[in-house]
Amino acid sequence: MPATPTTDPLQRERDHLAASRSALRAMREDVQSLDIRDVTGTWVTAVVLQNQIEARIAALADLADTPLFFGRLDYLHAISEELSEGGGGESFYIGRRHVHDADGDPMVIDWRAPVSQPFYRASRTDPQDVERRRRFGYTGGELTAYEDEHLSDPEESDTASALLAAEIEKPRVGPMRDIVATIQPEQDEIVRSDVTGTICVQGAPGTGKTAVGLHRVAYLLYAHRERLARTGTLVIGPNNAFLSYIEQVLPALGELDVAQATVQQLVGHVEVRGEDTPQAARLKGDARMAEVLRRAVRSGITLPTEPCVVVRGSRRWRVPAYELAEIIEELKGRETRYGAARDALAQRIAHAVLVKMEQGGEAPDDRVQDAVARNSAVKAVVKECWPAVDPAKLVLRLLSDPEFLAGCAEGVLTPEEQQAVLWPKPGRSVKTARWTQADAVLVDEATDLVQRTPSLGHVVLDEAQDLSPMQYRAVGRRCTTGSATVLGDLAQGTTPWATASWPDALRHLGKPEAHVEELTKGFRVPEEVIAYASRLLPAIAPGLAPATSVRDAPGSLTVRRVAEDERTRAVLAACREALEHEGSTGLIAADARVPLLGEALAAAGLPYLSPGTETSAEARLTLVPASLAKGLEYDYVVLDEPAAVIAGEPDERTGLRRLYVALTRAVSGLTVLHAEPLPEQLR
Ligand SMILES: Nc1ncnc2c1ncn2[C@@H]1O[C@H](COP(=O)(O)OP(=O)(O)OP(=O)(O)O)[C@@H](O)[C@H]1O
Repeated sequence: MPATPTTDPLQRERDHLAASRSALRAMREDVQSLDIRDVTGTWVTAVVLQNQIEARIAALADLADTPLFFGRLDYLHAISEELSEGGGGESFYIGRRHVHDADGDPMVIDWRAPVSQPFYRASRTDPQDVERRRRFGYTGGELTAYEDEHLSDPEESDTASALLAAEIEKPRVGPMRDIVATIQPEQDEIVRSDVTGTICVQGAPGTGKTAVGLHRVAYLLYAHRERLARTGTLVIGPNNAFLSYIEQVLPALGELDVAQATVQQLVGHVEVRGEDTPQAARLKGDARMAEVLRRAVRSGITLPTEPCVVVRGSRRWRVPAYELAEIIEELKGRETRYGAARDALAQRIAHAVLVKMEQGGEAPDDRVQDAVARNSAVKAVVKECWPAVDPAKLVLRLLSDPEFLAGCAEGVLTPEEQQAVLWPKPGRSVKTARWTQADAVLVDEATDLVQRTPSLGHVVLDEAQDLSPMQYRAVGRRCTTGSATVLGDLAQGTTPWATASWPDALRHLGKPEAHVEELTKGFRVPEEVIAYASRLLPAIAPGLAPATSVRDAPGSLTVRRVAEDERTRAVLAACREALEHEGSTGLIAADARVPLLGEALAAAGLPYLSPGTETSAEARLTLVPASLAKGLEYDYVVLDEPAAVIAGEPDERTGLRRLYVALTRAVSGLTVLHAEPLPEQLR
C-alpha cells in the first residue's frame, strides 16, 4: 500500500491489484509452511495430505499473464454475509479465484460466487442493486484501463464495451482461452443453471457453446464441489485435436480434475480396425439395435427339465424343475441387469432349498443360504439356464452368424437390414475381428445390459449433433444418476446418422425432460462471413435461425475464382498474406487435397502444423483437413476449393454442411479460393 492514498482511480485499482497479489502470496506461503508431521497418523494419510497441499499450492499460483481480477461491482446496499463469501462490504472485485487478506476479508471474489452473478446479469432494466459495474483492461500483466457502467443511473445510456470488443478480437494463438471476464447474460444463464437438470444448447457456429459448456463445469464444481468430486465430471468432444484445443480452459479456471474423452474412447472395449459402409453404420447406430442386443443377451436363457438336487451332509434337498422354471420366468420378467439377475438366480434357488430345509425341521440361517448358493448343483443349474455372457463375444456372434441375428432381430430389422448389419466376413475371435466404431458402441450396450455402467455426476457432450442414437445411449448411461450439458448445431451434423431433432436426441440420451436453449449471437465469425455462410442454411437445416455476429468487420470476406493451374499458387499466396497479420492462420481443404497442399507448402518453405498441435508465435499456420475443422478456429482462414470439400462427402447435404463448418472458422478474415464453380447458394 502506498504511504499516502492516491485519488487517481486507476492508481487505486492498481494498488488493490498489488495488495491482492501480496495477499495471494501470503495465502500460498501459509499453505507451504504447513507442517503435517504432527497431524498425520499413517504413511498413507501423510501422502494424501501432502498431495492435497501441493494441489492447493499449485491452485494458489499467481499466473503472470492472467489478471487476478477483471471486474468490480459496487452495490447500492450491503450484501448479506452468506452471499458475499464472508465480505460484508459493498464493493467486490471479481476474479478467477478467491483471495483474502490476513484478517480473512475478501480481496477478490470468485467469479462463480453468488455475489459475482450480477457482474454478468445485471442490466439497466434489472440493475440487481448494482450501482456501478467496472470492467478492467490489462496489457500484459498490467492493469491499464477500466470501463464503468452506472446501472442505477437513469441518465446514463448503454454504450458498446470496448473492452469486450478487444477481448473478442484478441489474436488467437495457442489453445482456447477462458471467457470469465466477458460471459454474456444469456450464456451465464446456461453456465449457472441447476446441477440436477440436463440442458441442451442449440447454437450457430461461434456462439460460445464450447466455452459455455466448459464454464458450466467449472461453475458446477464450485457450487457442488463435494458431490461432483465423488461422482466425477467428464467432457466429451469429437476427436483428440479438438480435445487438445480445449484442454487448458478448465485448468486455467483452477479445475484440474475434469476428465476428457471422445465417445470412441468411452466405448473402447474392442480394438477398432474396420470401417462400415454408411448404410451399415446408420443401421448399427439405430436405436432399434438396443432391442436386438437385449434379445441377444437373453437368448441363452433356458428353462430346466431336471430338478436341482442339493446334498448337505446325509440329506438331499430337491427343487423340482417346475419350481426352478417359475423362478427363472420371474427373474426374466424383471428389468434387472442380466448379470445381477444371474447372481440373484443362485440365491433364489438356495432360498427354495432353505424353505425345504425348514419344512424338513431344520433351522438354517443366512450363512447356509450363501453356502447353498455356491453349491455345485445350484451352480450347474445357473450355468445351464442363465449362462454367463461375454459382451464382445456375443456381439461377434451377432454380426457373424446370420441365423443368430435373424432370431434376435425378428420383427425389428428387415431381412435386408439384417444382411447390411452382418460383417462381410465373419469374425473368428474378439481379438482378430475387424471391429468398426459402430460395433464398439454395440459392445458397450451389451456390456451395460450385463452389468450397469457407473454414472458420473455431470457430463458435457460437445458437437452432439454427430452422435448416433446408440452413441447417445452410450453417453446417457454414463450420466443416469447425474446430469448433462448437450451442445451442438443441427446445421453442422456431418455423420450419416446426424441428429435431426434435439428432442429425439435427448430421448435417446435418457433425458427427455431436458430444456433446449438457443444461442444466436456469434462471437467468432464477423457479420459479413456469417451472412455468407448462412446462405447454406435453407439447404442444410431449414428452420434454424441464422446467427448474427457481435462484430462487423468490413472486408473480412474475399471470394476469388482462379484458373485451375493457378489454384495452388493462389492458395500459397493467400496463406502468406494471412500470415502477415498477427495470430493464427488455418488453411482448410478437402481431406483428399491435404497431401498435395502439404507438399506445396513444404516446397514453398512455409512451415505448417496439424490440427491438435498448439500454434505458437513461431508456428502459426495449420493445414486442416475439412473433416477435422469442427469446433476449431483461426484468426485467418484460407479455404481451398469448396467443390472438393462438398465432393468429399457421400451426399450433397452432408457436403454442404461440411462446407458450412469450414466457412465458419475465421475470426478476422476468410479467403475462399476456387477453380470449380461454387454451390449455387454461394454464387
Ligand atoms: N462471452 C464471450 N466473450 C468473449 N469471447 C467469447 C464469448 N463467447 C464466446 N467467445 C469466443 O468465441 C469463440 C467461439 O466460441 P466457441 O468455440 O465456444 O463456439 P461454439 O458455439 O462452440 O462454435 P462451433 O459451433 O463452431 O463449435 C471462442 O473463441 C470463444 O472464446
